[in-house]
Amino acid sequence: MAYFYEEPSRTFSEYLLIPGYSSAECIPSCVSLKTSLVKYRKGEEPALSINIPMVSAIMQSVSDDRLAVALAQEGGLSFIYGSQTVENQAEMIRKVKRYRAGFVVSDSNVSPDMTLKDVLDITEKTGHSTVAVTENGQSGGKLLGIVTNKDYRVSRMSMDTKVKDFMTTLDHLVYADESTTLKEANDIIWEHKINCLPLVNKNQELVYLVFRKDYDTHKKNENELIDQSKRYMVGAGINTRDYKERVPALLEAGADALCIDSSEGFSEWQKLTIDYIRENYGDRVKVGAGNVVDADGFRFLAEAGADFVKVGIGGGAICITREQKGIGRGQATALIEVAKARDEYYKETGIYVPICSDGGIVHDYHITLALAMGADFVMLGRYFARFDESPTKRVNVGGSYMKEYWGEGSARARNWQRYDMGGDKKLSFEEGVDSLVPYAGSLKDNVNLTLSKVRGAMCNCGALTIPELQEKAKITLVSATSIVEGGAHDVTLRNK
Ligand SMILES: NC(=O)c1ccc[n+]([C@@H]2O[C@H](COP(=O)([O-])OP(=O)(O)OC[C@H]3O[C@@H](n4cnc5c(N)ncnc54)[C@H](O)[C@@H]3O)[C@@H](O)[C@H]2O)c1
Repeated sequence: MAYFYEEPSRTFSEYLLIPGYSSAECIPSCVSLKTSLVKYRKGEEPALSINIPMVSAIMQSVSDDRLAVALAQEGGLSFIYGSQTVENQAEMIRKVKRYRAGFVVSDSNVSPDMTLKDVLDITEKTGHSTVAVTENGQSGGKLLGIVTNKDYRVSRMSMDTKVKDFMTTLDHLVYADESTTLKEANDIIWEHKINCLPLVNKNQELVYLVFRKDYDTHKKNENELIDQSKRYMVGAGINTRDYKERVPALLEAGADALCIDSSEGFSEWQKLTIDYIRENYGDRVKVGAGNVVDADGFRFLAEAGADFVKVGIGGGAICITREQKGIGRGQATALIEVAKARDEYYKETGIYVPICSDGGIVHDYHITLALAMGADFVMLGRYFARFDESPTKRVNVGGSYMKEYWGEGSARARNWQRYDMGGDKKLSFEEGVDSLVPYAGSLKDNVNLTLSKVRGAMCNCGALTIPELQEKAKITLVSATSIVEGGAHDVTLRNK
């Protein structure tokens, strides 16, 4: 007979934290959010930690090299999506590793024969007002000029006007050699009263742009996540099929950690993948596995040698696995059970295996709850998809800016052809949707705001570290009416 759970599975919104005693030292600026990324033995330090408990989801619409850099600057880690060719994924890893703070690879480029309409379309899409004009319209092409909003007047000019007729040409531009340091670039910017300095190589091809406003930001990122060579750290998603080609290429490119990306991790495929990594690289290559939603799944992956275990099936905003296959579990319940299994495993073996709560985070406080319930860090998709740095298009819908966001189980993501579901492709079904999320600005501003709430709540619980929160947190279930009580109620909201 089938096994029946006695309690329903629950979501984060059904829980709240009860404050504990906070001493006078317990203030947000004293909170450390540093957390272990990979397993370690009792009494030892983990080989890899992250400075904030946030990683970005292994998704085409979330984690590319640009988002990875922005998140590493704040202390978190991105897992670059694996639903692309091995070469492309490895190149994204290389880009993060090569990244020099303050040196921007232009994402808004046109050729001289393109039009004002093209310029406006590009600035709308990227949100950047400086457009490089290169011979081939690509970022590494021969630099011919720059277009900014000072070069055109939309009300007076025809949309067909060619870029070459209104751009600021190279002979009127200040530019410098690619070897210029950030400090030197900044001095040139001030000396010439310009906003942007293009850096070119000896063939006059555009390599970087340096912006005046970026200098202060890049001088100091106290929390940034860097490796021993001071390069930003970056993770990569892998799958259980082509790992023999993908893993060596990603490691060669410089990936700091890997994570097997699957909706369902309690499977022999994951063990075979971890076995391959251990046989070929021993313990020095770190690999997370998942996703699981119960103690059995956790133990299987921990025993298979996973460095961390990812928890969550069907809780993602774009995920419809529960509707399509009837597989999944409320995220809070899944996490609570896996955290308990992790603690038991630690007691038994002396090995602490970090767990990552993946999916189901809707409000910032859900992050605090996930940590209090035993997660060491959380993986977020929708959250990061809303920011400037995510890879997707920003679109205007009815006067509001939105960003595209689609699931890895959607037809849109699967189109790159990793999927071989066996037999006729038409028979496969989708486990994710294609959607839009409200555009929310920069990653830095949002992450800082979110984490200030996490730190504040931790202080309310009398905790200055994540392990302390896990030990001290008092968590209560809430009734449906107390959820209503928790929002604004019995008032007429203004500015709505
Ligand atoms: N977390 C979630 O709730 C959730 C839900 C749906 C989809 N997703 C995402 O969608 C993407 C796809 O997930 P998925 O579970 O469909 O991918 P998957 O590749 O893990 O599994 C797809 C199918 O292929 C089979 N398979 C795996 N390795 C194989 C091998 N070597 N040979 C033969 N068959 C093999 C699996 O058993 C499964 O039936 C991932 O990015 C995943 O994270 C996540």
